[in-house]
Amino acid sequence: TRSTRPQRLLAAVQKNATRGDPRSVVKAIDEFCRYTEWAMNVGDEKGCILDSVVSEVNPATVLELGTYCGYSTVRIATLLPPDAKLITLEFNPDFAVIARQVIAWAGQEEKVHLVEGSSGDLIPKMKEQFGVKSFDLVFLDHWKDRYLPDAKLMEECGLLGKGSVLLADNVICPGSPDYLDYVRNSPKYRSQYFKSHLEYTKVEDGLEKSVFLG
Ligand SMILES: O=C(NCCNC(=O)c1cc(-c2ccc(F)cc2)cc(O)c1O)c1cc(O)ncn1
Ligand SMILES: [Mg+2]
Repeated sequence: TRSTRPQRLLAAVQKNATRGDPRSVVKAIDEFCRYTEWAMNVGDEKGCILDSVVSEVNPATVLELGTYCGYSTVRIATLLPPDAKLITLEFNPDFAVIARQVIAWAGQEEKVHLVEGSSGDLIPKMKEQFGVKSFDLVFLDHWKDRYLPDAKLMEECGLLGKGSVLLADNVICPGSPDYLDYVRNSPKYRSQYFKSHLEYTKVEDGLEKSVFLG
């Protein structure tokens, strides 16, 4: 039967990237998605904004919601110190299978803990199962209608501390209007929009960075 898009993306990584070289993995995925087949990675343009926020926060613990093929997982992990931890949640087992291999090809397995399941089920288990006190950075890139309920869930579970940063992809396209309204109007957050484009296209999109004020 026909291969899936994530399988074709992985094949491009294994063909064009150097094992253990995360930058070459990121480059191979971006070239594949720009010139061969579009895929919903955060991409190179928004990826640079992601990199700058990760470097600024310099997080010890990161939560990523929505792994997909592991592109942003690799970008984030590459910028973390060796003792930092990145937990990434993926609901779709077919995506998870590919992401594990992309993360391994990039040599980032040590810092990354990929957990399969729904964010709604897993977030309440973060403290007990992973010994997480709070997350310094959360990258939201999963189902757009889960951004708001999961942000509220993280608040309720005490997973956000003063200064914790939420960085959300796709706040314009496909869009997450209820989440945007919440973080921009809640006294609990200071929010900032980074205008960009939908990965590999000229369509407007952007990242919303929201600092939890406690
Ligand atoms: O998280 C799961 N999917 C990816 C979420 N991400 C997106 O949907 C997403 C979509 C787009 C996008 C934009 C324009 C367009 F025309 C089509 C798609 C871009 C992005 O940058 C995303 O991040 C998922 C899957 C599943 O089967 N079960 C549980 N969860
Ligand atoms: Mg996205």
